[in-house]
Amino acid sequence: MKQQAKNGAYYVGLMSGTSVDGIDAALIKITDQHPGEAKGLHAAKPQIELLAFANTPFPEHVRAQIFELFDPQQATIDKVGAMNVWLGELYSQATHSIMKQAGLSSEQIAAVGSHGQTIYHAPEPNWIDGFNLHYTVQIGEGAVIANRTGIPCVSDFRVADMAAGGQGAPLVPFTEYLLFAEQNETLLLQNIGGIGNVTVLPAGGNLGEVFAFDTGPGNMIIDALAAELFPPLTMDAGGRLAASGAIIPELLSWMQLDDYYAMPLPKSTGRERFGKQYTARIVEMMDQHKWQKHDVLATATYATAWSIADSYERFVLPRYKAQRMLIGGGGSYNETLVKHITELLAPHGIETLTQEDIGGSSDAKEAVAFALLAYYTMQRLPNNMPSVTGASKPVVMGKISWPSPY
Ligand SMILES: Nc1ncnc2c1ncn2[C@@H]1O[C@H](COP(=O)(O)OP(=O)(O)OP(=O)(O)O)[C@@H](O)[C@H]1O
Ligand SMILES: CC(=O)N[C@H]1[C@@H]2OC[C@@H](O2)[C@@H](O)[C@@H]1O[C@H](C)C(=O)O
Repeated sequence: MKQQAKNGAYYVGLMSGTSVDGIDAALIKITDQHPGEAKGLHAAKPQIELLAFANTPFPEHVRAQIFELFDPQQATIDKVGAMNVWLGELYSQATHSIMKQAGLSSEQIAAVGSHGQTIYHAPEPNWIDGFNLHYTVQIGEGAVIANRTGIPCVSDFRVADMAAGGQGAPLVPFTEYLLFAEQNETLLLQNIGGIGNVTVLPAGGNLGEVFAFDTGPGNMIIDALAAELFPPLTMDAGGRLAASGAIIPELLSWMQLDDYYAMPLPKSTGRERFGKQYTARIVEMMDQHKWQKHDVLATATYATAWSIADSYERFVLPRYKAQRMLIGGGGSYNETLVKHITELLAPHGIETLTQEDIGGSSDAKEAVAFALLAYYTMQRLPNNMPSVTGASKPVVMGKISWPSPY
C-alpha cells in the first residue's frame, strides 16, 4: 500500500537529455490544495518542493552506444531493444539512489516520471496513405523501472501529443507555466541543453497564451566540435577554448543560413538536423580553408548565441516586450556563450540571468518537470500544451507501467 506524504505526494522525475551526459533525477514533494480545478484551465497551481537532486553520468561505453543509435543505419532493432532495457535498469538505479538521498522508501513514492532517451525525433508532417506518420522515439523501458523499484512508472510522454497532431515537444513549458508565471512581468525561460528551447510566459497570461519552441542547437554543435577537435574533451568547459578564438565570418554566415531558423512555429528539432552530419560538414570546411580549431569553436559558440537572439527577434519580441531572460541547462556554465547572448540581447533591453542567479538550479528543472507531468498523468489530467506543440486538443501524456501487486 502507498503511504501518502503528509499534505502532498512524493514523485521522482528522471531526465536524460539530448546531450547524453547522464541521468538527472529529482525527488519532489507536490502539494496541491485543489487538484480537481486543474482540469481544463489548470487554475490551481501545485506547490513544489525539491527534496533531492542528482546527476549520474553515463559510463563512457553506454554513452558511445547511445550515440550509435542516433544514426538510423546503425540503430538496428536488436541494439535499440537491448538499450531500451539497459536504460530501464540504469534509470531504476538512479531512482533507488535518489530515494536513498532523500531518506524515502518506494512505498512513499506515488510515481516515477521518466522522460527516457530520445534517439530519433521526426515531428514534421509525413503523410502516407492518408495517415500522418510523424514520430518520435524515446527509450528506457518503464516496465523495467516499475518492476525494479516497485513504483508505478509514467514514461513515453511525447507520443500522445503527436497522436493529436502536435510536435511532441517541448513539454517542459507546461510545468514552467505552473511554477514560474508572473502577473506583472513577461519572462523568457531559455534552456540550453543539447538543443536550445525557449518558453515565453506573458505577464498575467493564461495557459493558452504561453508559447515555446526549440531555438536550434544548444550545446550540441559545441560538444561535438570539442570532442572532434580537442579529444578527449566532451565539452568546452566554461567556454574557455572558444574564448581564445576569433570568429570566422564565412563559417558564421554558413551556420546562420540553416533553414531551421526561418521555419514558422510550432517547431522542434534535434540531432537529426544538428548532429553528426552537421559537424562533419564544418570539419570538412575547416580542412578545406585551413581554419584554426579554436576559431571554429569560437564561431560555433557565437552562432549558437546568435540563433537564440535571432529566434527572439523573429518570433518573440514582435509580440511581447520582455525584460528578463532566465537561462537554465548546462549551457549556462559556458561563460563565452552566455556573454554573447547577454551582449546580443542588451540592445533590446533584456537582462540575462541564470537559474543560479535567482537561487534556482540550471540542472534540476527538466527532471522536476517530468515528476510534475507524471503527477497529472496519474490523475488522468491533460498535461500537454496545444498552444506550444500545435496539438489539436489537450491530451493526457504518458504511459503507466504498474509494479507487481505481489
Ligand atoms: N562547466 C561547463 N562548461 C561548459 N558547458 C557545460 C558545463 N557543464 C555542462 N555543460 C554543457 O551542458 C551540457 C548538458 O546540458 P543539459 O544537461 O542541460 O542537457 P540535456 O538535458 O542533455 O539536453 P536537452 O535539454 O537538450 O535535452 C553538456 O553536454 C555541456 O555541453
Ligand atoms: C524530442 C526531444 O527530446 N526534445 C527535447 C530536446 O531537448 C531540448 C529540446 O529539444 C526540447 O524540445 C526537448 O526537451 C525538453 C525536455 C522539453 O520537451 O521541454
